[in-house]
Amino acid sequence: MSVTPELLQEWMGAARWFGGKGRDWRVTAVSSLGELPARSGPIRLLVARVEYAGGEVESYQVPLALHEHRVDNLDRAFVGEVVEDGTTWYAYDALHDRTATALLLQSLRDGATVGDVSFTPLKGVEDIPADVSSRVLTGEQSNTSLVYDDSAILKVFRKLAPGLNPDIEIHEALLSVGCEYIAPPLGHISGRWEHIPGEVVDGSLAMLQAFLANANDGWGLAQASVRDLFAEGDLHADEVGGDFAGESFRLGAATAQVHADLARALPTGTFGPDRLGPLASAMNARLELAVREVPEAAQYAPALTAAYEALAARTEPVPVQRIHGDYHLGQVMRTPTSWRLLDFEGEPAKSLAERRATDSPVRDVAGMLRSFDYAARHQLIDRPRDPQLEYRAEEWAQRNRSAFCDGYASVAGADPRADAGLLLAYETDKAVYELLYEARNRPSWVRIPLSAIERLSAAAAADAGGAP
Ligand SMILES: Nc1ncnc2c1ncn2[C@@H]1O[C@H](COP(=O)(O)OP(=O)(O)O)[C@@H](O)[C@H]1O
Ligand SMILES: O=P(O)(O)O[C@H]1O[C@H](CO)[C@@H](O[C@H]2O[C@H](CO)[C@@H](O)[C@H](O)[C@H]2O)[C@H](O)[C@H]1O
Repeated sequence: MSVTPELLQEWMGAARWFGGKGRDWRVTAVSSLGELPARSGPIRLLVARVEYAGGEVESYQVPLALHEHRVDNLDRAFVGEVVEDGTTWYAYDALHDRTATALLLQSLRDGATVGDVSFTPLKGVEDIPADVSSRVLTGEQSNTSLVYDDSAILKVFRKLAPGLNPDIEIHEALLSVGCEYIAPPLGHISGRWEHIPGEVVDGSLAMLQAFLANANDGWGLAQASVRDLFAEGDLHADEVGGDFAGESFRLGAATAQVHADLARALPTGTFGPDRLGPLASAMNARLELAVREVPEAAQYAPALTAAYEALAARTEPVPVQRIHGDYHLGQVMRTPTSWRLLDFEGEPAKSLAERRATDSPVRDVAGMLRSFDYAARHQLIDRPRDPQLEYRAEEWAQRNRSAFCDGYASVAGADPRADAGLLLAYETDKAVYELLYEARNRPSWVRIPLSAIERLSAAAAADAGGAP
């Protein structure tokens, strides 16, 4: 008996990275892509096939380390017992087993091929640390990241898709044009597995990149600034110690430079009426879905639909290129010298083809503008209403949104606010996405995107010349 679907089913159901919770699902097959030999026992590079009641299929990466004896300090990563040829093995999540994770890193340094798994270092293999131990980064949901000695980070994709992962594709493309505002990629792992019966596919399994030590994420930094502001409720955002506008300007400039680098490295184009129509329809479909899930939003829908119709009717083409796709303050880190952009995987719910498609860079600008709004308002969620703090929050959001756009314009040469209709449509689409995200994941946060939708619908109505 080797690793069975039943064994994985129970363990995966409790794993934080498993996306199918709450649905009717079953593990129906386990494929072994290869095996790394360790003294303690084999490391199996496995993929589990998950089938849902409606017939949908997903593949999940579940490398296991088999040990002949129970390992006390791996207890929390225990998956179950596996009996093979009369031997009982104790199976653990290999990503928590330091012997296994050291072997993954060594295989990357070696550029090894193990069964159906290829380990590809980028040039400069000396940048890949050797003989270092790893720790699992906590707090993540969809992937599992391993930090090696604070010098490299291996992002192991759990839910796999056939094809090249956009995080790998974009990082390597940006490296090729010398982009400074990323954590440099160091290599990747790819594999071949049977995704559905009879269909063997190739796809990305993991990405190794430099770890940004001594860096802070943008969300944490922005929160600190807002906390300072709220502590001094009678001072303006530019008068308190933690003013963030300089950082927002620099972040805008870094974002514009990354967009310029992406346009140099990967395909670009324009959306004419034939593409703007479907884009506006997709935005409107998301709005309709959100209204079904959050009926309170229905009152704002007519004005927002009108804004999407204006996008569809536009005759001037919209420049498009590869973008980040899920851009917010949690996706950027400030090192002692500059901002760096992380996680180019795109919007998690979209298909791989959609996430690799070209789009307007205004989608990213809109994402970050929404994030400034979140940063300003989220500390007010659990407090009794305080008009003074609400006023300050609005002021902080405006100041930083504006500084970000100024910084963007200083590099791009064009101000994203200049095309107000386009920015409004993308910002609305992001706020609608957030409304769904919050309704499903953090219902107490719904107020943040909902109040943005109210403001955006008033702006849309004013643009259309009607009453808000
Ligand atoms: N290169 C890096 N250096 C330092 N920390 C990183 C790096 N990459 C990711 N992180 C940390 O891990 C978190 C999650 O990374 P991310 O790429 O967004 O993964 P996920 O797609 O699973 O959310 C980031 O918010 C950041 O705190
Ligand atoms: O998991 P990801 O980082 O890919 O992104 C998803 O989760 C984000 C929440 O962590 C969500 O972002 C929203 O909340 C942020 C604050 O927690 C805020 O800064 C963002 O502006 C807001 O969109 C993101 O939308 C979602 O895709």
